[in-house]
Amino acid sequence: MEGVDHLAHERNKSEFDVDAMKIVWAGSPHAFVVSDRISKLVASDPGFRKDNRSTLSRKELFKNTLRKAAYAWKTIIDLHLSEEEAAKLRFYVDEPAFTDVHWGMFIPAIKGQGTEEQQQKWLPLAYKMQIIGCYAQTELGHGSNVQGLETTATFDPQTDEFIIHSPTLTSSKWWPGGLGKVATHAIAYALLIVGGREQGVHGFIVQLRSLEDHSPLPGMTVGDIGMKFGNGAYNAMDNGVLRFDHVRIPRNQMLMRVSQVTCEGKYKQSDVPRQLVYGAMLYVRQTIVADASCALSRAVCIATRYSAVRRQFGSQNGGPETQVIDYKTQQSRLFPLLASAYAFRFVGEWLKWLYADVTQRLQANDFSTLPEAHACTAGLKSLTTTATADGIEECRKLCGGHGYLCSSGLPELFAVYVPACTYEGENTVLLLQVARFLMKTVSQLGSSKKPVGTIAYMTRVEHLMQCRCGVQRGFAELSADLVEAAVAHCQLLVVSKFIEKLQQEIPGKGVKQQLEVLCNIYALFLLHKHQGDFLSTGCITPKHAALANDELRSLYSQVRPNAIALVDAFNYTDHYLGSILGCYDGNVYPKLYEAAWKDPLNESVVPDGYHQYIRPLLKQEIRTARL
Ligand SMILES: CC/C=C\C/C=C\C/C=C\C/C=C\CCC(=O)SCCNC(=O)CCNC(=O)[C@H](O)C(C)(C)COP(=O)(O)OP(=O)(O)OC[C@H]1O[C@@H](n2cnc3c(N)ncnc32)[C@H](O)[C@@H]1OP(=O)(O)O
Ligand SMILES: Cc1cc2nc3c(=O)[nH]c(=O)nc-3n(C[C@H](O)[C@H](O)[C@H](O)COP(=O)(O)OP(=O)(O)OC[C@H]3O[C@@H](n4cnc5c(N)ncnc54)[C@H](O)[C@@H]3O)c2cc1C
Repeated sequence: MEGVDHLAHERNKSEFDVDAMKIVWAGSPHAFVVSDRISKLVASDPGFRKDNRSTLSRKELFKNTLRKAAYAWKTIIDLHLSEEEAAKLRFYVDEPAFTDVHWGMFIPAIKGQGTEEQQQKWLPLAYKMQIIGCYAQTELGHGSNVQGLETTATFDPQTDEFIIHSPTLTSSKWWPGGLGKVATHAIAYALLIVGGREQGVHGFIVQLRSLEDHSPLPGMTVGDIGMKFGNGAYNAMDNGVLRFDHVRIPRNQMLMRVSQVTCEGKYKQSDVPRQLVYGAMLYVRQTIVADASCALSRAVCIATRYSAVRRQFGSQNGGPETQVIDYKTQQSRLFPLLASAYAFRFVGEWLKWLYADVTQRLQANDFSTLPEAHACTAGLKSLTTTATADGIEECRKLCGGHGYLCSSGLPELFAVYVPACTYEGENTVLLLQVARFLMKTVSQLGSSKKPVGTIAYMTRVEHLMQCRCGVQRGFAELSADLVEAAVAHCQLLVVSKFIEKLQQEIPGKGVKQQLEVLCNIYALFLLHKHQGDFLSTGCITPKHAALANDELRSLYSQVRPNAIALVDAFNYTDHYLGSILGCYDGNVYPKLYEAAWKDPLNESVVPDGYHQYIRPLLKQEIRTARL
């Protein structure tokens, strides 16, 4: 029945203060208040409705996304929302759109690679959305290999301009979100050519469309690249294709914080690492780690609540069947994902601090922690997105057949999420960057430069020093193994940041105890999953492995009575979850049944096509081919 909490008996089992855990998950009391208020504002506004998305054509979906983006912007202006509240509103609207790239990449790129003057000119326009930006780096022929990009930016000293050109088909910009139909401007990455010399890839602000009638400017061929994976909401994003035909832009539209071109045509590399050109990717990768904890927690919330509702087998003397959450197999698949959601939340908090710290240091021209920041953002982005994509699929499977319904929310969550393993750096390519960082650290062992920070533990691998010779040859040959070492390094990072979180003051009855259980599940699950490596390297004995397995089962039993409360702590509205299986009151079956009849296919009892195709079949009116 409506209004009845079918999960009340589960919530009554909780052994900790859920409201206190909500604040831990949100990050602070202030963050909780903002998040709670904005999520409820979005959920209560029919203008942000999203339950009909799966029935829309791509053009209807896209137009509806434009409407929502404009409505969200009007809401932000009308309610005088702060930047923090506006970001939360875009998050809870939960629709991939050009605004993600405008706010998530275009603006950070100008802030990180633009001069003070360039920031003063372009950021006010972007913040007021008087221009809409995209991040046009990837091309048809190159995405991972940024230095392989083919778009050219040739300086013309006669006119003090750059000529932006797409010399080959493979140099066509391809994938940039927002580019296909909406963006008026791009940060376009191109190979800089000055005085006939190539100077590597740099960023340029290029206007794409008229601010009067939105028509593409002369020399621009631009459009959408077409439908993407599944029927999911990511088709609301106009990932685009763009070709430049000798487009001229003023010299002051090259982002010149890292390097400059003078009006005389002199190329000047300032004394900052050229990698600052990659700065926007560092920023986005750290936001993606926080997004992973959100996406995984959504899937785990749905699967946990449904696992408590679903009963299958196990009836004794006509009594109720067993809740599937009570099966050890269900717990061994679900609870490590619950622990991972919390683990990624805390490592994401730390990574946000690391990024802010390195940004502050860069402003003082202190580049000492940039390599570590790159390795951490690259590695954790790779680790958390792979685990989250796999985790969302596992949550679908944990929900049996109903997990495959769009009304479960899981197919769309998966379809929207999985490109995170590819965009902002393909996950294996990024792990190779971590491996390169680790091997560089090994090569420096024994020197005066001692490993510090997240690699301090490597002082204990001095014996690896002898493998210093032939590093380059070894690297390529052993890259598959080195990628595994990179994953292990990142897993150590996640566990150590979870442990550090537990060393903080954490208020609320039983809250720290629950987090300790989840931290132990996360760590022991990894030890169990990779026990082959731990055994083969002599790190543990078979007895240790058996003890870890026994302890895991015990820990699952400790989580079981708190599972529903632990996912309630995410404080997601039913609107944001978008899932009948994960609805707060657990009243699943009536909602599933009611939702079925809303499908357009059920608008008529006799389906379109019956009279044309089925009736002739049934009535043998179709001449059957001689068998
Ligand atoms: C719908 C979304 C919702 C929410 C998300 C919210 C916001 C985000 C919005 C949208 C997200 C959606 C789409 C994503 C958009 C994109 O995908 S943008 C394009 C992303 N593309 C990439 O990530 C390309 C990946 N490739 C690279 O980064 C580089 O090519 C490379 C690092 C792989 C290689 O670099 P190279 O310069 O060629 O060579 P290298 O020799 O390997 O490196 C030289 C040295 O530089 C160091 N380094 C490399 N990168 C960085 C960096 N970013 N920062 C600092 N340092 C870096 C490297 O470690 C080497 O150092 P050494 O000391 O070893 O020499
Ligand atoms: C949904 C979505 C949104 C996107 N949005 C944007 C955007 O807004 N702006 C933008 O500029 N780009 C965007 N991209 C593009 C994205 O950044 C690239 O697709 C991504 O960087 C991967 O590059 P690639 O496609 O060249 O992959 P590739 O590098 O071609 O990957 C193919 C395979 O080659 C392997 N590989 C590549 N190099 C090596 C190596 N050195 N060693 C070992 N293996 C290797 C990879 O591991 C992978 O298995 C988007 C992509 C998607 C899917």
